[in-house]
Amino acid sequence: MSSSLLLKNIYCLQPTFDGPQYHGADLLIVGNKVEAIAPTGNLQAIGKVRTIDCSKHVVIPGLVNTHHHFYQTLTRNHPAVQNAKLFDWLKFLYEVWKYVDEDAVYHSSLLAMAELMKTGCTLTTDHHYLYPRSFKGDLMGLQFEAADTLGMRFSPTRGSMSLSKKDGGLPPDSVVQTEDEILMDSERCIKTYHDNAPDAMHKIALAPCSPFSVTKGLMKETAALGRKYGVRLHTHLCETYDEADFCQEMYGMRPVALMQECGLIGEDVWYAHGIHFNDEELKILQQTKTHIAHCPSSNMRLGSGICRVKEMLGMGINVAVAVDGSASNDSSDMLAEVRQAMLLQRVRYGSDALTASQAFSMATEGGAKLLNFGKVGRLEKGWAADLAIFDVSTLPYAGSQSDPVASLLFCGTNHNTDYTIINGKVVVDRGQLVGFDEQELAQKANAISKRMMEMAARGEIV
Ligand SMILES: Nc1nc2[nH]c(O)nc2c(=O)[nH]1
Repeated sequence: MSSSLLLKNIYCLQPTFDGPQYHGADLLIVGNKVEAIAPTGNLQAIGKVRTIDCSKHVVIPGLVNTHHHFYQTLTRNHPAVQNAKLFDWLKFLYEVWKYVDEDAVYHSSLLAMAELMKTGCTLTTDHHYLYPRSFKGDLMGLQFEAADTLGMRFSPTRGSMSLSKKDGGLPPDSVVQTEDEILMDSERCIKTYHDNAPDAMHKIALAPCSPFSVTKGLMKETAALGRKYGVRLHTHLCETYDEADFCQEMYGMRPVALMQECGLIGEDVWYAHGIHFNDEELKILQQTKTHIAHCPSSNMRLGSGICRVKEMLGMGINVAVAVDGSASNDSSDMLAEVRQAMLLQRVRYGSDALTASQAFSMATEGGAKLLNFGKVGRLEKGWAADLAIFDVSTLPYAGSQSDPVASLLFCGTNHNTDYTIINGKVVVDRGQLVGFDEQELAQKANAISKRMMEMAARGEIV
């Protein structure tokens, strides 16, 4: 018999961001799915059931993170590039990242996902595009192992870089692979790990890194491979003016035209950042139904610009939210990112640019749609039991309870959940990751980070 979870007497429940809020509701989870919502409470469960008193809590669908680089958690806040723009930041950090090994991949994945889960995220992707020459193991396997250890719903991308400095690209030789290596491993990853179910715990996507780090040929072949197997495709696009200049000089066209030529555009494609689109390019995104992962903190941190989210949403373009890699954020605080998304639009378009409800909708249903999870992102009967549960009875929320859900974005300095539920399991329980030593992980991550910095300082050959 499936075990059940009964959330009782919920202070404020927002099952979807296009529907009503309930006060005093009960929500029943059976197995890994939402079974029932009783708006006025009095729901009874039979059999083996854990009951959680939610009388101080706001309950919302779990947040979805649509772009990250987990390994960068080990090189965040590096003083040499705290004030650098993207290309200078990358050129410096490639020389540290080339020391990423199996231990670094596994522990940075644990660290990033732990932070995400503690701040309300229940489904995440990752974009690991960096494969140092010395790395021989099953990188994606390590990431899935970390996700399964924590209980996170996970859809990583098999990233890639093939265009090094000697061929006119940005990264050094030490972190790129040949196109044959990339395509072979991409196919292996799809066959080994991809699950097409609308509420799968594991999916994958393919992600050539960016116009200045992969060849046109690899972009075309990756798009064809992804379509052969029906997996999503992803890349960085229109993040900086430097990228647009690169595309003009190398290919004689703008980034979006390059994507069109490579077939890397469409309903099964999402771009990270998407800041510098012109009006015509926005129409192309609209017509092709291409999705955008908006990364406000990173865009501010690197001084890249402000994404035209308000206009995109007005045109029906699906825009989701993402924390981006931890070296340009420099955290994986998902709730904070939704707040940043809401606020940054106001800098560009004024105080009514984006509501709290719109920002949450982008970060739940919008993200699930982008990642192709058809039964994730809403709390409805038969949908995935992924929930973020915040205690708003604490000091940072005091005085804000005229709108409890919006208070999560407008107020609060502690963005941690009291409970996070993924696939029907409580994975954060009274603020703590279940079955996991957070202190030990922090110490391990610091030790690996220190080792990488020391190797970089010595200029060790990989
Ligand atoms: N914000 C980031 N942009 C990128 N472009 C690229 O090629 N790599 C990155 C990255 O790691 N972060």
